Amino acid sequence: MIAVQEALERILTHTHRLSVEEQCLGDCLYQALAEDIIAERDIPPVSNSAVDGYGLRAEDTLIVDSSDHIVALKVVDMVPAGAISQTVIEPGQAVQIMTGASIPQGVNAVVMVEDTERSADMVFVTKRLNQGENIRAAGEDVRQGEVILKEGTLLKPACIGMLAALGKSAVNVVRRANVGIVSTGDELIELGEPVTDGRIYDYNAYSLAALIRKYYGIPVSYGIARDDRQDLAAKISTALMQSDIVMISGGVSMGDRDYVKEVLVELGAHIHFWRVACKPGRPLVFATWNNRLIFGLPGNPVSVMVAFEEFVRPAMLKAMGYSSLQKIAIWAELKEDIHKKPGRTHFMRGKLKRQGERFFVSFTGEQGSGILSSMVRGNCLIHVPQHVSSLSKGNKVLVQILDVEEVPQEDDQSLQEENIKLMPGGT
Ligand SMILES: Nc1nc2c(c(=O)[nH]1)N[C@H]1C(S)=C(S)[C@@H](COP(=O)(O)OP(=O)(O)OC[C@H]3O[C@@H](n4cnc5c(N)ncnc54)[C@H](O)[C@@H]3O)O[C@H]1N2
Ligand code: MOO
Repeated sequence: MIAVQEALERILTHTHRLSVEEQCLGDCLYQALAEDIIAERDIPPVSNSAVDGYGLRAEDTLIVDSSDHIVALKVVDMVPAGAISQTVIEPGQAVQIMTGASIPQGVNAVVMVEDTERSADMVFVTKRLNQGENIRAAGEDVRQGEVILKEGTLLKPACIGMLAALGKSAVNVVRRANVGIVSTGDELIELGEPVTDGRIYDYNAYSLAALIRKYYGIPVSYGIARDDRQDLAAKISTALMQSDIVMISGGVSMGDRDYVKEVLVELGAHIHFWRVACKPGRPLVFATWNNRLIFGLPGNPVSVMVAFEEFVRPAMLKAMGYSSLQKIAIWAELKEDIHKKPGRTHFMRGKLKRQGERFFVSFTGEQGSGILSSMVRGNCLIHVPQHVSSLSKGNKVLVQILDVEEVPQEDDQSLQEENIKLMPGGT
């Protein structure tokens, strides 16, 4: 049996980056960029107004001060966004201008419409302006020639917006991993089939497919292999021909019908390890075949999910060109004691909460590997190190956040005050 860290290192040693594809902008969210993106133009391309108002010469407003002085300027043009005005303003003149419209020659500041009064072709300015006020300079966001996105960057929404701003409709990215799922077991039935005695639905295939999608891979289910060597070999071979990563759920433990390891060897796969010192997830097989990664995941519904998060997810992300492979982990205070046998790292299902400036974590109840509701109720995995046998309430533990959106923020005085301010009638 090997330690969690060693298992992960062996997996990542055998994980190589997938090939590059050209992907259109609408479909490359969270893919890793496979080229440097150099800006071919300035953004914004021309100096433009940040507000709706009047473009003028700041020096014309010098006489506006706290005593009731206002300045009257003659409006000589109107510039909507998208138009380039040919007007050159002279002292005592202004142009009406919209947000985003290009700045005409002679204008060096824009007064907001709220600080003016209009009468026929005259505008009365009630505010003194500084040079450059409310003007967005050409290239203030991006300069032509600048490397704006580096190879390896993950294309988060802001990057997609930036590529569109630069006029890129498609980019070179590392392709997403095709991940095949093979379920095993005579007790399994497909959704929709009648439940006869002792049968259960193949629900691992669904939680695994959802996890693959969550981390931007492409899941393909190859159905249920019966506890039969030929059926298992046929389904795994098909999955191997069509996938970058193959996950087999179940059939990896000590039972007479746990054939996964034998079948993998018969198919010519190289087995790198079987059994990791963790709970859940101990009977985990990792193998490779022609650069394909194969994970034989323990069949219990919690074990498959935890083993995916800890071992498959980092490999899948590395293959897809990600450089940051670890899940976000934070230190939290235990709300109850923990007792365990030393020897295995435990990943316990927990509920993380923020209270003011502190994070607290409690268990989600019964921790058996078959109790999927412990994952449903939880939002994190509590990492209890291999050699630790007990921890007390109040001790700090490392917690991997599974679902950030599900971490409640309670009793937070500052947020509550903020909410009160935002309520109509609030102070
Ligand atoms: N003698 C030993 N027995 C077991 C050991 C051990 O070390 N020695 N390890 C236990 C642990 S820990 C786990 S985890 C399981 C893993 O066993 P397998 O990977 O062989 O999985 P199965 O026996 O096929 O199934 C286990 C359990 O999970 C249910 N299952 C399987 N596939 C699905 C699916 N697609 N959807 C829903 N549920 C599924 C299955 O019905 C079983 O209840 O072995 C222990 N035994
Ligand atoms: O190690 Mo098993 O994966 O606990 O249920």
